Formats: sequence, C-alpha cells, structure tokens
Amino acid sequence: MTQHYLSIEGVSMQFGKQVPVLSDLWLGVEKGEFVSLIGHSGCGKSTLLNIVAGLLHATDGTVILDGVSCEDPGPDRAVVFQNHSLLPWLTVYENVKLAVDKVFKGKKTKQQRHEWVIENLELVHMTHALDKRPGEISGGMKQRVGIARALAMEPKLLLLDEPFGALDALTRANLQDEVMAIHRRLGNTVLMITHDVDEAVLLSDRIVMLTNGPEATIGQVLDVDLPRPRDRLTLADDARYVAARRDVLRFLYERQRPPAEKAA
Ligand SMILES: Nc1ncnc2c1ncn2[C@@H]1O[C@H](COP(=O)(O)OP(=O)(O)OP(=O)(O)O)[C@@H](O)[C@H]1O
Repeated sequence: MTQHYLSIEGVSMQFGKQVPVLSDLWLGVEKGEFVSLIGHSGCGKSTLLNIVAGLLHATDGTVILDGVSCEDPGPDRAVVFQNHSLLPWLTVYENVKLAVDKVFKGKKTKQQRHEWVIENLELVHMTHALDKRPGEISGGMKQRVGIARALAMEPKLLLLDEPFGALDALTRANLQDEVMAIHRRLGNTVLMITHDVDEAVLLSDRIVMLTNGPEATIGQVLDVDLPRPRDRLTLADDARYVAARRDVLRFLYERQRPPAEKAA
C-alpha cells in the first residue's frame, strides 16, 4: 500500500449498539495538502475529525500520521473548533503562550517562546490585542487567536472543525483569505470540515464528500484544479471554479439528498 503522510485506514465508528456512524473509511492525505470534508449534517464529519485528533477511538481501523498511530491526542495534531476554546481568564497572549510553553518548554528559551507567541499572533494580525481577554474581542478575533494557538504548536496536521461556521459573511471571507495566505506561506497539512461549498472549493486541494449516515463513507473525491494564490473575485467567473462548485452541489443535492428531504 502507498504510504501517505496522513493515512486513514478502514475506519469505522459505532457508538454503543447504534448502527455505525462511519463505515470502512479510507483516505490518504499528502504533506502540505489542504483537504476539506463536506457532507450533510450528522453524517459523521466531526466524528472522523475527532478520531484523527485522537479524541475518539475508532471501533475499527487505524489512523497514521507520519508513521505514528493517532490513538491519543497529541501536539502533532492541533484542532480549531467552530466555537473558540480559549480560556476566558487568560489574555490573548497568555492563551497562545500556554500552548507554546506546553510544547516547547525545554526546547526553546523563554525569550524564544515569547518571540514565537508574537510571531504566530502576527500571522493572524492580532498583536494589537495581546492584553485583551476573550470576552473583550469579537468572534472573528477569537477564531484568529485559536488559529494562532494551533499554528504555534507547529502541528504536523491542522484540524479545522468548521472554523468559520459561526462568523458573519465578511469576517468569514477575511479569515478564509488569511488561512489561504498562511497555508501558502507555511505549507501546513490541513483537514477541514465545512458545510460551505464555496469555502471548500476556494480553500482546498481536494474535497472529500461523505455519504449520508448511518454507515457513512467517502462518496466522491474532487481534485480542485485551480492555481494558487486564489482570489475569490477572479474565481467567481472561472469555468473550473464553477464546474468544481457544481460537482459538489450535485453530490450533495442529487446523489445525497439532505436527510430531512429524503425522509419527507
Ligand atoms: N458521543 C456520541 N454518542 C452517540 N452518538 C454520537 C456521539 N457523537 C456523535 N454521535 C452521532 O454520530 C452521528 C454523526 O455525528 P457528527 O457530529 O460526527 O456529524 P457531523 O457530520 O459532524 O454533523 P454536523 O455537520 O451537524 O456537525 C450523529 O448521528 C450523532 O448523533
């Protein structure tokens, strides 16, 4: 079998005695790739991401990242959730510093760790709010800090669980552009869950479409053949962008109807 940087091999997941949520799911992700997972609500996207993060144990199958099994959570896989998970009593600086100290204590000096915190907050344009607490900044800013905290851990894999889902359209667009710029600069390997077809096409190298659950698996994988850097305005009229968008929409609304519609 070909070795992938991230290898999801025959993963199935069953909660208790219920019908399995995921069934025999196989996916390889290469280093530096940006892969999105899309599928209707409840199909098992977060379950899969949590298995890769090591937060859930698959009933069957394995997940291997850079040759190491992902059975437990580890700093090699950083997760950004839809709703920020910053500690409310710590400042922006301290939230990132906590993660940096955890990963780099003994490997970087105190001064280096300080500089590394600032460097990552610079990446997301948040150095103006170092002393603010999460309650004092906007939702978009909180997500920026969450992304900085994840990046600062220098993970092998960045796991994004609908990171822009709770944001208004303009903030969302800004953050998507920033994540694309960061990906371009750092070459991170990213696995992102999204419900947004345009977001998937704009950001991804590949879009992995999941079938409806239960026993969800991969229904289709689309290579997004668009040059980078990508600009949302230029792409809106690009035939390749339009075709990719159509393919995903067809999968979601023709091949896999929304669950409520199917039941009606
Ligand atoms: N801990 C759990 N125990 C029992 N069932 C669970 C558990 N976690 C998830 N499920 C079930 O697994 C299925 C998939 O849930 P999951 O959150 O992974 O879907 P999703 O595709 O991420 O959904 P959404 O897009 O709405 O966030 C759902 O039916 C859910 O109820």
